[in-house]
Amino acid sequence: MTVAGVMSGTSADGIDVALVQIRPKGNGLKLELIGHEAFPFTPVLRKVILSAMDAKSTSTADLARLNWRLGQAYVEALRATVKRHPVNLQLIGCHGQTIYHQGATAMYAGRTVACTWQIGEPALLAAELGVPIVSNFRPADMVAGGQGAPLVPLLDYVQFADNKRARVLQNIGGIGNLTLIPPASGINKLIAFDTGPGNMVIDALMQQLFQKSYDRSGKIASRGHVIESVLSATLKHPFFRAKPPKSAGREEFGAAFAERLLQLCQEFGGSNEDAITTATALTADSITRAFKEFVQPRLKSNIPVDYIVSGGGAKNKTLMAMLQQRLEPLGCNLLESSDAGIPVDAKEAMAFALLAYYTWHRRPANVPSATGAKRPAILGQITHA
Ligand SMILES: Nc1ncnc2c1ncn2[C@@H]1O[C@H](COP(=O)(O)OP(=O)(O)OP(=O)(O)O)[C@@H](O)[C@H]1O
Ligand SMILES: CC(=O)N[C@H]1[C@@H]2OC[C@@H](O2)[C@@H](O)[C@@H]1O[C@H](C)C(=O)O
Repeated sequence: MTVAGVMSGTSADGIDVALVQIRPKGNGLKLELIGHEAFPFTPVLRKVILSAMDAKSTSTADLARLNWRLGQAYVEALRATVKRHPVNLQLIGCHGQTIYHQGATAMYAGRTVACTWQIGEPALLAAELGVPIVSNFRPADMVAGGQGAPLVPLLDYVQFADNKRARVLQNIGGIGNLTLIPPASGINKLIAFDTGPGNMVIDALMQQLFQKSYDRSGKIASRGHVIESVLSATLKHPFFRAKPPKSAGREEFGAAFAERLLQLCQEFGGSNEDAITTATALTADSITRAFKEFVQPRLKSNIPVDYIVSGGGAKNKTLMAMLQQRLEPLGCNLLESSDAGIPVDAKEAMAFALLAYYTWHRRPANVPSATGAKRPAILGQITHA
């Protein structure tokens, strides 16, 4: 079956599309990536997405309009992808744009609720592309008692499980998240959770201090110094010590968090470059801490660990060097997912093609040990063309 996966993540940088051929093979599946393309959001669309993610500054009318506008953007991205890689598309899995995510329950209007919301009108995609759409993947996992995230672990397991080596799949998008697959283990032994900010804080500070949407190759970060006292103060955020399963978003590491980090840097007399270097070190340190506290204790000593990085953060050379410096002494072999056959930009989009395939075949696709769900769940809703 030829399936397209469409992802637009918490960085709000744009849309990734992956075209994947999925075939049954033995007891499992074989995935072949036919092509993948990235489509940056226009500055005006990025601006309204970011403001919609900031619950305090948005209106219901804006959200309704954005739902439609994103649907149009996904249609254009899919059309352009299929034009470049002509295929007979049979199914689309579209993650949508997360506007709000609260993975843990809290009191609201006299009851406890957890909630998540991804938008991008699927009816538009189905009508324009003439193919069934699977969307709204996260709620079914939450209803089953999970956090609704992360969902990529299914792909991680299908593609990267190994008999001899432990594999850690670290994605660095807006948020960082990891999946641990111990050697020769079933999918129920896998753990996965968000590690904290990925590029989100770096991006926010780059916009404010350098009027750029991100730190290309980590150039600015390579020019500054880490302000250790600010780093240790920001690492005190309760998210980092919370035990998995856990998920995060702009609610934890958005504009207010970046503002606080900048203020601390300025109080210390740091330069603008130092603020970017310190935010980059925060991502590297929070990933390392997550590995030490929640991953390493689950592994037998002397087991070789491949630490495989994907997402836009893999292109930040300063961040990758910081990770190498911290993770190698802990016995990790740092790689990029491209070294293992999956381009760093394509992994999450491929995952949503696979998740859609599962839903189409009425198969549960959440990984309860990753999301904290009490049971497997068939994810998402299908909109027919
Ligand atoms: N060449 C590059 N150099 C440095 N950083 C880069 C580069 N290209 C992309 N990035 C960073 O990667 C980010 C986008 O990453 P990605 O597309 O993986 O995130 P996402 O899918 O939006 O997020 P999430 O996985 O959290 O949902 C950009 O916002 C930028 O910070
Ligand atoms: C609610 C939400 O959109 N979460 C995203 C986000 O971006 C990264 C991290 O936080 C991860 O938990 C998740 O996305 C990936 C695709 C996942 O579900 O695995």
